Amino acid sequence: MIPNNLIIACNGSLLPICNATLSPSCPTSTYTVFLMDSTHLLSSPLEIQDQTLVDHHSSSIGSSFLQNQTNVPKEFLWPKVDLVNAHQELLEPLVDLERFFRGDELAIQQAAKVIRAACLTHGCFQVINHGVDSHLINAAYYHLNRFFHLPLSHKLRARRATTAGLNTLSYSGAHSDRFSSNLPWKETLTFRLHENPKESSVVDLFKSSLGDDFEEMSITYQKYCEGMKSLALAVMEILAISLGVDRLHYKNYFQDGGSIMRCNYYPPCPEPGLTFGTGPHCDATSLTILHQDEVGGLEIFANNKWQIVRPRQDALVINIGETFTALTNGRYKSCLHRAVVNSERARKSLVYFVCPREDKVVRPPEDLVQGDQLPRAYPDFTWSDFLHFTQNYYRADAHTLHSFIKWLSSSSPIHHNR
Ligand SMILES: C=C1C[C@]23C[C@H]1CC[C@H]2[C@]1(C)CCC[C@@](C)(C(=O)O)[C@H]1[C@@H]3C(=O)O
Ligand SMILES: O=C(O)CCC(=O)C(=O)O
Ligand SMILES: [Fe+2]
Repeated sequence: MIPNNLIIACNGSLLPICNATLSPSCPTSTYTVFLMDSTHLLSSPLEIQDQTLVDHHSSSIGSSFLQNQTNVPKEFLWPKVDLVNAHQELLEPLVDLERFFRGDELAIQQAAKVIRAACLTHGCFQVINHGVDSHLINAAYYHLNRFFHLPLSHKLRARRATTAGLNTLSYSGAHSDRFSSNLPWKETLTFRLHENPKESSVVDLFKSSLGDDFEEMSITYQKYCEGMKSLALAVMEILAISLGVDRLHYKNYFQDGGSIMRCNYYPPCPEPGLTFGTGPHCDATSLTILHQDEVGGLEIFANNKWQIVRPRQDALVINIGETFTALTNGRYKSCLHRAVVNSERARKSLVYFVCPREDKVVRPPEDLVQGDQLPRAYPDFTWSDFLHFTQNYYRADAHTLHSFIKWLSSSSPIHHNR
């Protein structure tokens, strides 16, 4: 993970981006931007017309920059092996939660059965009548749009501080501040909701980074996350039933948990077959509740092939994450998924990641561990260690949990006793 520095060439002379002042000497030129690590040029020249598309100090890439490309820059090209197309639509189960909320025991058992089958095979299902108000979802998209259409310099007020990781409100353009190749064709706005109410609220977080104009946006996201949290706890109850463990086991476990909220904005891409909006990965978190807009682009790996999840505006997609896999002693599969881009329309998604309280030990209930027949699949760990691994040592992909466990066993002995 080498952070990039951008340098900019104006009228033939290369300037380190941090020193570049573009004013009088080259007022209306086309700018040529290169991506660099500390010593080497990493990219072929990228032509830009407008210097505001690239931030001089942070090397961030905004959507206007992506939208102005006629080709996919080298840094965004993904390996050919990953770029296989999905042709089929996933017929993943649609679970109607209305009768669950009414306490209809028979309906609950049926839902648990359907969810169990999906989680044993690919780790994904959709829910309808989920209790989150559609106006709230629309309002979240309204503010998402408004945010991503701000000038780059304004979005960068929510720039990710290198040491803060996902701890604060953080805007990222193509993750170009973190990675130098296989860049995703997206911009993201991410914030973490801490379990500890003493940590700053969503409203404080937005207002301190973006200014008072974003109070309404922050209130919308605060409400959105509250709705998601109660849905998450309801789903935890059905998951426990589906696994045959104490019905309240996971609900109690996650009651004091935190979460990560992410808004994704995928600009149109000139060559969508060469890159990804979000590359193939399993979420390291526990449960993901995702809403995608009507454009579509979410794909899931199920039955040995990539399959398309057709967008449904009334549905939320629920993915099992790797921490939940560990909490089921490996019984439930974490969902391998990705987001593709297209050349016509910008795509948006709202993603709520459910996490345990950060110091809580991730350990399956006794019922799911049976001596020699079903030994522990993973050692104990804490969510804070796993999150730290994804933010500082390893770019999350399809093998994050496996790589983390290997890393744990090779690092400090303190970890073995946790
Ligand atoms: C803990 C997390 C790391 C990522 C955000 C959450 C859950 C999913 C992870 C991610 C989306 C997986 C693909 C790579 C990644 C870098 C991305 O493209 O955004 C991942 C997130 C991240 O580290 O920011
Ligand atoms: O945008 C999408 O549909 C998927 C996003 C995703 O997988 C993520 O943010 O973890
Ligand atoms: Fe994901």
